[in-house]
Amino acid sequence: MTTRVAIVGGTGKLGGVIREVVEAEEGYEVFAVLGSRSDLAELDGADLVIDASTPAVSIDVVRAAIERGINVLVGTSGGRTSASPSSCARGRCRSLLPSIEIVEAHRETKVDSPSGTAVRTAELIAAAREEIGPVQSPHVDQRARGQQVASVPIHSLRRPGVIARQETVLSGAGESLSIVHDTIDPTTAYAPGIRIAIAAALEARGVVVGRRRHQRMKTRIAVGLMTVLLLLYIVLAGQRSVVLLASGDGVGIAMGVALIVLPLIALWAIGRELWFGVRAQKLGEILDAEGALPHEEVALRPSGRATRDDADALFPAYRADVEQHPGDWRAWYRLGVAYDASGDRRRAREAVRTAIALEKSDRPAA
Ligand SMILES: NC(=O)C1=CN([C@@H]2O[C@H](COP(=O)(O)OP(=O)(O)OC[C@H]3O[C@@H](n4cnc5c(N)ncnc54)[C@H](OP(=O)(O)O)[C@@H]3O)[C@@H](O)[C@H]2O)C=CC1
Ligand SMILES: O=C(O)C1=N[C@H](C(=O)O)C[C@H](O)C1
Repeated sequence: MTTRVAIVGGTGKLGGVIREVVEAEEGYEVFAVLGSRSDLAELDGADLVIDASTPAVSIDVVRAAIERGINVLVGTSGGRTSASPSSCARGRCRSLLPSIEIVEAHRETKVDSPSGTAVRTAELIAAAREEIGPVQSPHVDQRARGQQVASVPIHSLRRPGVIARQETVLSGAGESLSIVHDTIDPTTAYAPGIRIAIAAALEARGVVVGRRRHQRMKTRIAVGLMTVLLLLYIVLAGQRSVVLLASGDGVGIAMGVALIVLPLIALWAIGRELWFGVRAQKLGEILDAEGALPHEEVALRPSGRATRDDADALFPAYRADVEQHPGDWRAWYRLGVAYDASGDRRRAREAVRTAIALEKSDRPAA
């Protein structure tokens, strides 16, 4: 079946790149290209809407797609949930370099400031610093100190001839680290991300910023449902067990004990799973915020999982990393991600369990 894609803003610069990607992608076709003079009724009949328009229009596009029951992928920045990629790698240096500022530059015709990428970077920095608090930026009450997003000052330059540039400056006592991202050729730079986003957008449910979250949500709902059912079972079995224990009959007492012990074991197992899920998610978020998750470009199956060949090709590097650094939880976690990408759930869990144990032992005793 072919996925019919409607591109709002398809006459613009990013829209042009998206059109090229969709046209070249097997199983997809450009169904409609909308510009400033188009009517959103042209979305009727599309399977997927991609928005690459302007912040003022974007929310109407999202609304129109939702009304029609069509999934929508938003590339437009300047809204409250822009999904631009972050180009800032953070990490252990964060506590050594307490001051962080972002300087971004775009063409003079860009309508939204600060850029969506800068906003997202600031939000991710803030999330990564949850435990150590906001960045230290003096005198931010003065307008010339930029716009603060999640405590990070952002300075926006609008200059002819610039495509997109972002510099994240981390400073500490007597030193500074700058991470600069330059877009040189938009088609080459954006096409891989657009491909990944299109594949994920069809399956997404609810609002997803970035990738993967809808998968976590499904898992959480399933585990939550199982726990509720089990609790219900324990209450019912508990009542029955009390009756059996009170019967005074040997067989009855044995059955009463079994009736209550077995669900308690199951409850313990679910608790263990929940703990695993919470810790795995937390470590994943730390690595994500550090830009240290596996980042190789891989071909995706419709499920969003990497193809077998590409996933297998990832292994040697991550396995070697674990062999070189057997005590490094980050290396183990990345190996777990590589196993998961290839569909080997058992090994993925083992590797992530090792990562969780190592991370715990790394933590200073309270
Ligand atoms: N997430 C990312 O990595 C990236 C995001 N972007 C973002 O994508 C967005 C578009 O950027 P860019 O392509 O450079 O901008 P352009 O100015 O080149 O394109 C804007 C598009 O929006 C259309 N448009 C304007 N008003 C309306 C309207 N009322 N209804 C429907 N369509 C409308 C324009 O149509 P017309 O041609 O008729 O004027 C045009 O197709 C921006 O928010 C930008 O920040 C861009 C690059 C990368
Ligand atoms: O050209 C633009 O406009 C861009 N906007 C994005 C943003 O606001 O984050 C970033 C992209 O690289 C170019």
